[in-house]
Amino acid sequence: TDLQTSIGDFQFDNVFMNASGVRCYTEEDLDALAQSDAGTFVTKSATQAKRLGNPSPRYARLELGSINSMGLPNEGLDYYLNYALKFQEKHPGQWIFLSVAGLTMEENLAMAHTIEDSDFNGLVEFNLSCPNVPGKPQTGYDFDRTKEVLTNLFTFFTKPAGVKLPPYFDLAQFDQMAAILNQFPLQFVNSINSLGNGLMIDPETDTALIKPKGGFGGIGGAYAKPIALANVRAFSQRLDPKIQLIGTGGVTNGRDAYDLILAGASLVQVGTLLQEERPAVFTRLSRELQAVMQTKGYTNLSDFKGQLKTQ
Ligand SMILES: C=Cc1c(C(=O)O)[nH]c(=O)[nH]c1=O
Repeated sequence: TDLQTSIGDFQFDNVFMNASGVRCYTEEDLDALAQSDAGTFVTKSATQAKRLGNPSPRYARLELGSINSMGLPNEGLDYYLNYALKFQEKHPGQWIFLSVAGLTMEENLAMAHTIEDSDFNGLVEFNLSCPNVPGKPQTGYDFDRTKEVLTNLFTFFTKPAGVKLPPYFDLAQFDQMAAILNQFPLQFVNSINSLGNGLMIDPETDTALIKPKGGFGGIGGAYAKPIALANVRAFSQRLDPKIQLIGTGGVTNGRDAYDLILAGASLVQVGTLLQEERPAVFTRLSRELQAVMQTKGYTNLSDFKGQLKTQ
């Protein structure tokens, strides 16, 4: 069975990749992803300047996932762009993703210009859903702002691009967001980012588990699976077929990945599980997904992608 997939003209020999923000901060992190069985990888969402992020403890493992309020720590766009340019020289034909998360419209557009003017030949993920920068609402929950950012972006940006969205919980929101996204030449939509502003408590001390924002942080892992499936499915049903889906959220085994693909995902990103199991997890997930496919008699992803049945 074959796990190869594609986004537009970009071919990948494996459907799995990391979720931005997980084991993708440094060159060593990124090299480890490149050497794993993942089909590609994405860099930590970048701002123009390096950021230290929020005070620790800012990540905690939970019984069924994780909570994080990292606060967008990253080495700055130039660090990741330089890594990408070196990588594509050494690995022609392998396509990677740069993630960008400007704190203002101007910063997003400035970073987009930098990338547009570069020789980067991969795909760009504009993160509209960082839930952990104190005082900054998630762009993805402001439909007018989303439309404004994308309108300004696509007046000049010609490289392959997509957006990372927060989870939505209302069918009218899926309708509204899809109607906006369908107006732009997007290669992909990545659903979902962490479930924003959750809270978990240390039973010993009755204290919030993480320090930033009084303990509020994005929730990932198994908690996120039903929301991720619904968001991928809803956008798959509403978006122009030219806009492909990347499915993120709740992948703990091959069956979870299979379900995201059934819902319409062309690539599957792994966050919390990768944080806890390291890049070798992609070998296990690939094997497990192939086993599920074999039991169904499928030999490649197109045999079942988007084929979710309803009653
Ligand atoms: C880019 C910031 C993000 C962060 C973060 O750096 O706090 N955490 C997430 O779960 N999702 C994000 O998009």
